[in-house]
Amino acid sequence: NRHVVVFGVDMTTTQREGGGVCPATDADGTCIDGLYTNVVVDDDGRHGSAGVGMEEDEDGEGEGMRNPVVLPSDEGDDDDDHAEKNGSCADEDERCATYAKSGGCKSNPGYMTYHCASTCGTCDAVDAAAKAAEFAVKDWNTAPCKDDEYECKEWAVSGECEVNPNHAVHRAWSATRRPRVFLYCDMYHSSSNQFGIGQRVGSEETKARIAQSIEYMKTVWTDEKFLSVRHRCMNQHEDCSFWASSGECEKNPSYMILQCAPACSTCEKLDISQRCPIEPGNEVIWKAGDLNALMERIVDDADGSGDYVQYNPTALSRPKLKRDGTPAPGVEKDGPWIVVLENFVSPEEADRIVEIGKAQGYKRSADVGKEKPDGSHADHVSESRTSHNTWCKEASCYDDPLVAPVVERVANVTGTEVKNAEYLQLLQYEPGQYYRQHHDYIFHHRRLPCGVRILTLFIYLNDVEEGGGTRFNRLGITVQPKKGKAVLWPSVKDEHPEEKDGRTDHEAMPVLKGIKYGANAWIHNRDYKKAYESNCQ
Ligand SMILES: O=C(O)CCC(=O)C(=O)O
Ligand SMILES: [Fe+2]
Repeated sequence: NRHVVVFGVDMTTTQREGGGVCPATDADGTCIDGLYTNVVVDDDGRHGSAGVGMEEDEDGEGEGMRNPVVLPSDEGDDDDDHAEKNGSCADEDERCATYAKSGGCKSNPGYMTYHCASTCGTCDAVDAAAKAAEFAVKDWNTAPCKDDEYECKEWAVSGECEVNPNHAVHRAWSATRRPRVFLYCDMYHSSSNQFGIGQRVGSEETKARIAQSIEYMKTVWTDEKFLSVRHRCMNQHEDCSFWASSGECEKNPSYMILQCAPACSTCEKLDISQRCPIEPGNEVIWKAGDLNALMERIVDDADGSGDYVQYNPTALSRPKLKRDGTPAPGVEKDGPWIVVLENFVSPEEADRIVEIGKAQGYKRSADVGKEKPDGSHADHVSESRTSHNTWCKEASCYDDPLVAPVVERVANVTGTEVKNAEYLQLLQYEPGQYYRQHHDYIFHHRRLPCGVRILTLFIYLNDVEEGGGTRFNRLGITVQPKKGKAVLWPSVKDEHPEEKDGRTDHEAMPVLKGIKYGANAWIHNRDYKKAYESNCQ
């Protein structure tokens, strides 16, 4: 009963006419020999199957690692010079007899036990190691080393595996010369099971790419720097190696480097902070003090001389003291900036944005969900947010003659740049719809090239018959929607613009009557647009 491991799927094989084994058949029974890389599993059971370990538990981390493989030791075998020859396995080194005569089975068990198993009488130990190897390989597929947990280093693999299928067992040595992880050499070399879905082999180029991935994955599994990504570095498609060999890693990197990371040798990119580094030149737009400076410019210089007079700015909440140390007139309670700007958009601009939103189609809004294996975050539909939205991220929206000036204005009024802003998020609330108390600051942005959200400028695009106010829960302030009006508030602290200011929690109160249309402009501390283009937001 022979089995073939085809990319982790253990298939009973059919015997072909002429005696050859067909590794797999397609739907109509035609042998597809040669199409896949595979490992023949012999009757003696020495070649275990290596399951594909793609399942992830809810936190995307996989299950905890099982205990490191415990390897057999030859302790107690103090009579190795007279060890009986054991016919059930062969020596691998022709000098075994010589070594054994000078006490090698005992003095150098790490080598002798496995290379001179017959001479030293340790075939059972080799078999046990072989079994351990099966588990090692299985665990290697399915059981990630969690950072700082267990003895990940002991999972080192050997780099000395020769391309010789008769060498059943090879081993890695730790610094202490104790064998640690055993692998079947032939399994290791002829299968790519270890790195996700088995690969279709159509050409020599594809085969070469698989061989290259295997070499690369040895490094991934031994080099510290891959610790956080190695367990999720897997080919997610059977054609990854074929595509990689045809240049797709370069032509189509946004798919390939994540979904075919072993084939593209891009495991490190599964760590979003490595894939999405904050490059030199991508500076923060705000230093300490810039928030207060901006808001004072908007509110206090609008007495007829400033640029902002047309918006009739009002601070519903602000710090008690001005930057020059004088008390802000009439301000009793110290608070974060909440500033209302009248007529921020014209009625024509408001109508046009709503019209584009309707044409695009509003869909149920989602929050930021769980981290995905590639380090980005999934969308999450929840009861805390029942509104519908769409994004102004196509040129047909943001380049519209009535929309482009609004996007520009957001940057000008806030002293930021268009590249720092997310594409406008267009919102629609029907009666009963709301967005419960939340904060717009998103923690994981801190280590991403877009930086954190520093400001929200929320634009009301119509008059709402009843309800639908924006309520700042901790401040007891509610802003009523009014067509063209905007409300501007920070998500961060003046003195630490990377840190969240929890005081600006807010919610969109349920609409009671009519429909509410609005738009969010979220402004980031670094270049958001570039991050967006590179899938790094
Ligand atoms: O609709 C509103 O008034 C506020 C919406 C909001 O806070 C958000 O979308 O983050
Ligand atoms: Fe919000």
